[in-house]
Amino acid sequence: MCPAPTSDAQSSQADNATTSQLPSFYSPKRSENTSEQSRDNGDVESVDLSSTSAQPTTAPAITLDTSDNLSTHSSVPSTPLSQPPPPSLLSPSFTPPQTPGTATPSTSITSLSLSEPRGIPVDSSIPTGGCGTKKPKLLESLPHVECIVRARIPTTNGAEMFLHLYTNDVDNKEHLAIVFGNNIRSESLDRVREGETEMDRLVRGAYTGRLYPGRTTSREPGVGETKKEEQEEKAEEKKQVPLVRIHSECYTGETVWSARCDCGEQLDEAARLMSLPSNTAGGIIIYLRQEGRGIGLGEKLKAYNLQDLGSDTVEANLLLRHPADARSYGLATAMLRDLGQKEIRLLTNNPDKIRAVEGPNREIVVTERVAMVPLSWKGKGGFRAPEVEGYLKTKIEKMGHMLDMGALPQ
Ligand SMILES: Nc1nc2c(ncn2[C@@H]2O[C@H](COP(=O)(O)OP(=O)(O)OP(=O)(O)O)[C@@H](O)[C@H]2O)c(=O)[nH]1
Repeated sequence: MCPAPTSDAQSSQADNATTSQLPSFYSPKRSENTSEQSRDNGDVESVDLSSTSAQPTTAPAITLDTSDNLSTHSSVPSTPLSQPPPPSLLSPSFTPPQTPGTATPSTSITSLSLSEPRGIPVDSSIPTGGCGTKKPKLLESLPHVECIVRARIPTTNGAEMFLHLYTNDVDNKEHLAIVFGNNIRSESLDRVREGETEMDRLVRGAYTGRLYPGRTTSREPGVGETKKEEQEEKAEEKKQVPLVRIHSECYTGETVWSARCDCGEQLDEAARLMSLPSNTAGGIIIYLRQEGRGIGLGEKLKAYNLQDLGSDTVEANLLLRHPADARSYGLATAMLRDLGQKEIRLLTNNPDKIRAVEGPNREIVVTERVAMVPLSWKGKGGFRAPEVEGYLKTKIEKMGHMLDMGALPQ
């Protein structure tokens, strides 16, 4: 049995007041698709979305949904907003409920640092673990990935991150890892390459510490001589489970301000949460070049036209003879392993993503799901448009996303 999906938007009510003063993570133009943008032929595995994912041989009959009253269409039971907080003052991350993933814990604001993301413990190894029950189709083993270069990126909101660029053996796209924090390192980047000089290592980003004019060695001077307390502190930080977002490329939502989806907002919000000073565990955004849920930009634009003609996002994909979701996550799993991760806290509403990113042999374990509630639902800015509301409604009703449409403000 699938657990009752979580009413994530409720938890947002409590933190409305806490985050409005915090800097928002705006970046004017973040994405540039340098790779193929048409069919995503490299994807060899995909998430099975049961009836909606089968590649149709004929175009399916569609029923147009002309309802505007989105709140009446939630497939997710909504829990009363007036529910009192539990007596515990601990973060819900550390107090798993009896049945993981079936409720969004509500916690006293005063017990949390401002805007600390709150997660719900999940366990994909049990049917009631809060990750749905669908089995993703996965490759038997993980693809091979290699980080070929990384660079420090100071961002427009003052936070800093390291952009890691990966190659792999299943497609020819440049998939990326956006890493927040200083303790997450790529094993393949750090590996010594035959015949390379110290300058080669500096230029491809395989250095410790920071670069500065005149630096000549890739190892930070003084490394190995750090104080015992500093080493212990670093080891402690490494043990913490980082916040992770697996993001799929969306040129329209991230670059040309589309209000058809919340992809740009989600990317900004993930970066903001990961760069909060309270997030000492660090964070990783795996940025996969699987535009349009894997169908490519050209096909996604056709899908938009079908949506303007009355189809929802799933129907439009099927009418174009694509699966509802043609994405795969094996590269994300392999990149996370390369970045030294075995356990993660995943920012998502998508139960299929949780199972898929864990890999064929649970190479990664998702210990917690952190909901991505649209900012406008939480009264924290964001934007509203009939298109994005239809998009979210379809995700909830047809793709099992764990969001409560009943919490959508009228
Ligand atoms: N085919 C298609 N793809 C879309 C449409 N709108 C957005 N997308 C793509 O959907 C993907 C965004 O999905 P994500 O935000 O990664 O994640 P998700 O699986 O929906 O779930 P969350 O993790 O909860 O956000 C990107 O690749 C977008 O380009 C659409 O109308 N049609």
